[in-house]
Amino acid sequence: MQTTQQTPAAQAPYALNELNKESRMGAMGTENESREVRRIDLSDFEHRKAEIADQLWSASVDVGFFQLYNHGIELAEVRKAFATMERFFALPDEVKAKYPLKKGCNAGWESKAQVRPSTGTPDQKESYQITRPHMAELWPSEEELAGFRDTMLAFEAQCWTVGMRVLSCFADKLGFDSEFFTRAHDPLSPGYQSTLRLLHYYAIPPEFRDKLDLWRAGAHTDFDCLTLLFQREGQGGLQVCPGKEFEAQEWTSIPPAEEVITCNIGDMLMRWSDDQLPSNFHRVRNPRPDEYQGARYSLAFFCQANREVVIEGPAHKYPAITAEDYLYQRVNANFAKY
Ligand SMILES: O=C(O)CCC(=O)C(=O)O
Ligand SMILES: [Fe+2]
Repeated sequence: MQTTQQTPAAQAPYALNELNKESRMGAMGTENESREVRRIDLSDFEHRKAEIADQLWSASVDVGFFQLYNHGIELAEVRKAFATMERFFALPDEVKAKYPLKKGCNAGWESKAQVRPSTGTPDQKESYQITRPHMAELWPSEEELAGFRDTMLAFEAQCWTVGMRVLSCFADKLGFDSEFFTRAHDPLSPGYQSTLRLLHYYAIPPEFRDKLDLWRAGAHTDFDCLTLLFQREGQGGLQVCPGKEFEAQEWTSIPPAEEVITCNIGDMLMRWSDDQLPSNFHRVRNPRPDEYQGARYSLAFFCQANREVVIEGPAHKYPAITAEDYLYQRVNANFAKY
C-alpha cells in the first residue's frame, strides 16, 4: 500500500521500534573479533562503478558496515581537518560556548550533553557540528581561529562527494536513477541537513580508569542514510554490531586506520531501502586500564536527506514521509524518555 499523507500517530510505531531496540543495547555484551570488516577500493570509480556497487551492496547486506580506501580524499587533507579541529577544541570553553548547539539544526558546540537511550548517561565528549544552512553566528572569528571555517567547509564538501558516490551505487542497486540520492542531498537547498560532526572524547580522568561501564559514545544507530567516519591511529574504541545480529549483542572492534573511511548505513536508508540495507549499532567504549587513556578525536559526516525530500522505498513497504518528519519522530522518540 502506498500512502502519501499520514497522521503523526500513524508514523509513530516505526520510530519507537527503533528506540526500543536501542534502549536494549546498553549492556557490555561480548566481543566477536572474527567478523570480517570488508575494505572496498573506490579507485577509478567511474569505470569500476558496477563492480564497486556489487561490493558495497554485499558488504552492506551481509555485515552492514565497511571501509573505503582510494576514496579520493588525500591523507594530507584528512590530517589537516583533524589538526584544525584539535585547535578548535583547544579553545577555552568560554569561547566555544559562544557558538552553542542550535537545537534541531545540528549546528554548533555542546559538551557532555548527548544522552543515549542505551546508556542513560551523557557521552563523555564535546562536539561541534557543521550543517551548512544553519551556521550564521556559529563560526569562531578569524582572530579566535584562523582558517577554521574554510578548512572545515572544504573538508565537508569532500566528504559529501564520497558519500554521494556510495549512495549513487545504492541508487543503482535499488532501481532509482543514479543521481537520485545526490538530488536528495543537494547542498544548495535551504533544506540541506547533512552534517559534519567534529568529536573530541575527553582524556579519561584517573578516577575513571577502570570504569568500563562509562561510554565515550553509547550504543546507537545513526538516523541518517550513510555515515562516513574518520578515526585517528592509536585512538581506538569504535565497536560495531550488525543490525541483523543485534539480539546476540556481539561487538566487533574497528581498529583505526587513517587511510580508510569507515561507513555505516543509518536508519533513514534502511527505511528508504524497505529494510534491504540494515542500519548498524555502534558505540565507542572507554579504553581498558592498559590502553591509551588520552583524548580521542574523530570526524563523522552524516549524509542526511534534505528536509523536504520524500522517503519512499521501491516496494513501498513503509508509508511515504518527508526526511524532516522522519527525523522529527526519531529525535523525539529518543528525547521523550528523558
Ligand atoms: O567517534 C566515533 O568513532 C563514532 C561517532 C558516532 O558514532 C556518532 O557520532 O554517531
Ligand atoms: Fe554514530
